[in-house]
Amino acid sequence: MDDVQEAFGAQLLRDGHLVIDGFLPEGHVTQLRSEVVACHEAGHLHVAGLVDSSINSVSAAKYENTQTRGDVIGWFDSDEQGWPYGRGLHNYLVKVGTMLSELGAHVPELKQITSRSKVMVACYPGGGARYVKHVDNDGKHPLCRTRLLTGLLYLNPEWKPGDGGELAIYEQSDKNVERRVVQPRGNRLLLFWSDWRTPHEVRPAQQPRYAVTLWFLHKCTDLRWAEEEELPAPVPAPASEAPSLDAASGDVTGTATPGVHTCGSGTDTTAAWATSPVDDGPGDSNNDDGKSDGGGGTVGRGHTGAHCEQLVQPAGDMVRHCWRRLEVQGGQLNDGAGRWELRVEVPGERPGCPVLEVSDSHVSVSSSSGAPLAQLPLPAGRWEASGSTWSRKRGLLATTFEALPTTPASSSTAAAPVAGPGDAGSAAAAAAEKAAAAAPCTRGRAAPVRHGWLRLGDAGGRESESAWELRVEVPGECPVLEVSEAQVCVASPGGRPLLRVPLPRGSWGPPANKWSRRRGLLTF
Ligand SMILES: O=C(O)CCC(=O)C(=O)O
Ligand SMILES: [Fe+2]
Repeated sequence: MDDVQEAFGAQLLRDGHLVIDGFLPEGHVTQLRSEVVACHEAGHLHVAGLVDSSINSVSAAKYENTQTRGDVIGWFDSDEQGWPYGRGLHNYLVKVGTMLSELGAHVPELKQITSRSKVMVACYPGGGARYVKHVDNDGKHPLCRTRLLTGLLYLNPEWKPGDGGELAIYEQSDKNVERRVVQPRGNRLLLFWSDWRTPHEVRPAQQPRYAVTLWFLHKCTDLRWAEEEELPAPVPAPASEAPSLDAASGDVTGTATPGVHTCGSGTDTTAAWATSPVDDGPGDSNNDDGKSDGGGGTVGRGHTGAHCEQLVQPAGDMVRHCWRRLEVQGGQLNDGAGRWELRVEVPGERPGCPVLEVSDSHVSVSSSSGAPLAQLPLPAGRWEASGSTWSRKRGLLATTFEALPTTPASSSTAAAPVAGPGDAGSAAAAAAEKAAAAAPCTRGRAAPVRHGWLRLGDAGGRESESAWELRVEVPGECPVLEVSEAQVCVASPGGRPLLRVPLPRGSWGPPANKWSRRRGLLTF
């Protein structure tokens, strides 16, 4: 059995897609098809809409364009209320979920999956209904950008050539070159990466064509966006520069505020966290297991027809974090080595207090049910966690880190978080900070320049300590990057400084960059 999984995994790794015929036992697939047909006949599938970069609200996505996509769809939960047609759908979800978790042993990227979308049931009614070339996750739309893997089960036992409705996959490097054409035969499972790796289209269907579609989602645990809303606090590690996830809280001192439960404190805080009483709220655990019905939050409700509406998790499905430098002594910011606050925002309604584990180089964040949520690098130097507060209402854990005395060499590195090449001294750091304060972009609220670090897997499948991708989102024209030893400077094409991102300590290989007008991509 493991050999079979290994072969499937190898196929997905090699081709970026995987076709498995006869996925369900015969009786199960017949049952599921009759449930889907019953759902259609009951009038619960509707003309589909699109969410793309030109649409920025779910309601706007209700527009219908049957030239672009001609299917009728519905979004469903698999429980008896959400899907009253039988248990076939539930059984399929269990099977595909199990298969994916087993496949994760061979395809490390699949380990990023933390939940899935609702089920999209689709019928292309024939008469040439199609879906033009697209990717399911273009990296831009917040409703779709957590899609990692698309899973389709085709339910057309009578399908024959001439019926049309084939799914054509194109080369990622050239969307005009066909890579594979998949016939939508009954009981065929198709998996493919949802992002730019898999441009695809549904060719005109001449006969009714049924499929059940799922998107397996990741939480972007390593992708940290930093809104440049205020003067950034320089962070000497690949961590965001945003001052706050929740600017309204104003709570930067690390002391408890009304509604905030202390989650771990005392001198041996590492140990205190590891064993700290966890304030579990109802509904905490299910969102972490990758098999729960993802989505279903309030945001998308009532907007049937939007392609991605159900993907909005109750509190957004990103585990966001930011580092914030705390004020010390008379309101002065000290240099980068002082006190920092790490804020981690855990999605989900009334989530349980996350658990932190602090090592020399990382903070690992797990949900109260033990699911890993994020691994955040600590700035260079030695750090001790000195207090922590947990707001269950906001799903926000704020932890203060204090710099411990270091050797002169490492302390100078830690103290020069934004210095340019060779600028390790505090005067240079102060000058750099002054320059940052003067840069108009760092204050601009109108057009925030966002950036995030994404940790990449390495060839051996283990998460790499050294391969990071920096993503910079700049409104307007393609920005210019300048990489020095210590930082990446992002400027507008006219040379206006937009953002300075400190590089982690160490030496970084020459960046391989890919730019698009809307998305900057720089890989180290
Ligand atoms: O049904 C299919 O084969 C694919 C449909 C599709 O591409 C989509 O819904 O995004
Ligand atoms: Fe698609």
